Amino acid sequence: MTKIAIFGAGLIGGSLALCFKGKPGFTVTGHSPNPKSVEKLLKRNVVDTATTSMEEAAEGADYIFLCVPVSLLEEYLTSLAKLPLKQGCIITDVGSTKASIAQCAASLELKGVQFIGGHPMAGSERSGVEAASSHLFENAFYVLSPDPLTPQEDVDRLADLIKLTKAQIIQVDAELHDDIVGAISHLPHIIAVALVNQVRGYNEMNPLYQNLAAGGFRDVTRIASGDPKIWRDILINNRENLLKLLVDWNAEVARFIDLLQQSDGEGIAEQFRKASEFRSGLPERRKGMITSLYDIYVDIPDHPGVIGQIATSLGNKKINLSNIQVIESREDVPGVLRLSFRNQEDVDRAAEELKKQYTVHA
Ligand SMILES: NC(=O)c1ccc[n+]([C@@H]2O[C@H](COP(=O)([O-])OP(=O)(O)OC[C@H]3O[C@@H](n4cnc5c(N)ncnc54)[C@H](O)[C@@H]3O)[C@@H](O)[C@H]2O)c1
Ligand SMILES: O=C(O)C(=O)C[C@]1(C(=O)O)C=C[C@@H](O)C=C1
Repeated sequence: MTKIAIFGAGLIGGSLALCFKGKPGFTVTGHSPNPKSVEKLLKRNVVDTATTSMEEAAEGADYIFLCVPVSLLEEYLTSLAKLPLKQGCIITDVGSTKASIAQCAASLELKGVQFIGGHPMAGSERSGVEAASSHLFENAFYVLSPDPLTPQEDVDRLADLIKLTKAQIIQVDAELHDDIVGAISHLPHIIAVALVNQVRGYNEMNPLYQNLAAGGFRDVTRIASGDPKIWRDILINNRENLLKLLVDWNAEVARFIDLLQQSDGEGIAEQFRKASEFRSGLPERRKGMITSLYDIYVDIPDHPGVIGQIATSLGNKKINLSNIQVIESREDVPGVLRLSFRNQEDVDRAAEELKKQYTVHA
């Protein structure tokens, strides 16, 4: 039996546990210092066994995943390094920053045990094991940041295990990782939170702001609902990169101030054109929660029962849906439904069927 120990089975740890649990030859153990959390993990069937004892969880483990908040990673790794771990055990983490934990690992004496930093580039604004899903990592990138001295066979061994999540594995140096995710993940979270708080201030004077906040505001601010403690830790840990990125952000804001002061319409349009061109080049199909590569989008009127009608008409034609998601839903205006299927044939059949009644974007 290959034993996988997960420390901190919340959104990410719980999702990993669900990817591994039940696979032949694997047993998954969850750890939490809190007996109630241990009980919850067992009750929700996320792990095979669970314990409040670090020693018990780590004993005989072939792989250990540290899935606790970033500020606790070094403490956990240091404590584990003092335990009699199984020879050949690989310890990895899922923290949103990689440089500090890599430095910590390099400073420890890990005899017969390897540490390989990791970071799945998938997640959600939700937290806790309640939000965990075995589909979370499908088609997402999963970064591994091994120390250059780590034997490649150990990296390959961990990568082989992680492939069970259906993520795409990529190796990135820890410092470079922090630089890049600062720009594409941490800075956007800061901007989303600052924007929501700016509007929250106006809304205190006039609640109409809240009522009129529509798709645009919701699209750019979903991530402002991220867990405050998780994000406190990430931002503090990556503060040096973020301080530089915020200087650049100020320059972007200043550019718009200037364009508006000059009433430079062509300059503003050029900013939108450049942004749109770059954004449309993003790998759209590699998304986290939605797993299928075969999606169609359907414009739907926002009235009760419409989703049921769509599901029924596909069911009547024996077309299997693998996922369904309301992307946008606003009162009185059409929303967008993302329907996911398992193969192109189902996509084509579903599009043909639904086009009879709805606007479909395949
Ligand atoms: N949220 C995301 O989108 C995302 C994506 C990729 C990586 N990460 C990283 O994954 C890690 C976990 O984040 P998450 O989103 O799963 O958060 P979460 O809150 O859902 O899970 C955190 C887990 O750590 C445990 N924990 C919290 N405080 C603890 C403490 N003081 N002692 C022991 N256990 C404690 C919680 O009980 C929970 O099981 C973080 O390092 C985060 O940076 C998050
Ligand atoms: O989709 C989200 O809600 C996320 O915040 C996921 C997200 C991101 O910023 O892309 C957040 C933190 C991670 O470390 C990796 C992914």
